Amino acid sequence: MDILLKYFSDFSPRQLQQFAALEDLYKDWNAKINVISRKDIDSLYEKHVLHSLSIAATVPFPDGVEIVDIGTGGGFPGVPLAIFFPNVKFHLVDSIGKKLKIIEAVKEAIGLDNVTTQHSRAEEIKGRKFDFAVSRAVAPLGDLLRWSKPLLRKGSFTIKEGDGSETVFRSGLICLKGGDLAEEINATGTRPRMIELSDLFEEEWFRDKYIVYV
Ligand SMILES: C[S@@+](CC[C@H](N)C(=O)[O-])C[C@H]1O[C@@H](n2cnc3c(N)ncnc32)[C@H](O)[C@@H]1O
Repeated sequence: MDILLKYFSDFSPRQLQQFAALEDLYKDWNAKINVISRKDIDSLYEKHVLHSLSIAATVPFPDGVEIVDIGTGGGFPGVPLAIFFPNVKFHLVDSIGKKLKIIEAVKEAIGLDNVTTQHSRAEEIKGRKFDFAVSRAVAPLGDLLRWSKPLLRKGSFTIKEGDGSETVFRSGLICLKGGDLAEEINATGTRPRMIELSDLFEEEWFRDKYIVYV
């Protein structure tokens, strides 16, 4: 939990409680339904929660936007982001229904009312549109782009920075990926915005990990 406070200082008491509750909830539920490797569960806050929040450190989602998390598994990055952005709606989708049970239990336990879940393959979701898609460790970028395209409405929003400059964020796919991505990205013919997580977080584990924003 300390590692979150090292990088984020503005949590409300409610957010602090919600983040703190994740450790016991995930440890208990992971023993019943394995969603996090045994090796990684002790680094929940670094490898799962902070990793998910790298998206929050990069894209300040405005209130009211809707986000789909493709292949959310036990709720990453969707659950930490939903705690971070209480006024943003998150729809967490996975093709394996039992994994979503953990999310429903976490949601109930910490009162995460901006989260919905759906048991479906991403490419089979019909009649829903979102402002952004997020995803971690699910599929090659080409597949994620294909699956997310029909789910995304077109749009953009502008954030005024402290120094008066403005940054425009276009609706799109934001995914967490690692390793050598050149071939995977070239195959899509896109030129994503790449954010190196080692520029955000000093821990060794974040080396060679990126946010890919298309
Ligand atoms: C390696 S896990 C990652 C889970 C989570 N995003 C995380 O980082 O902890 C990949 C997940 O993607 C899901 N998945 C794979 N293909 C999918 C698809 N086409 N639609 C929805 N979920 C999918 C799998 O069921 C699995 O839960």
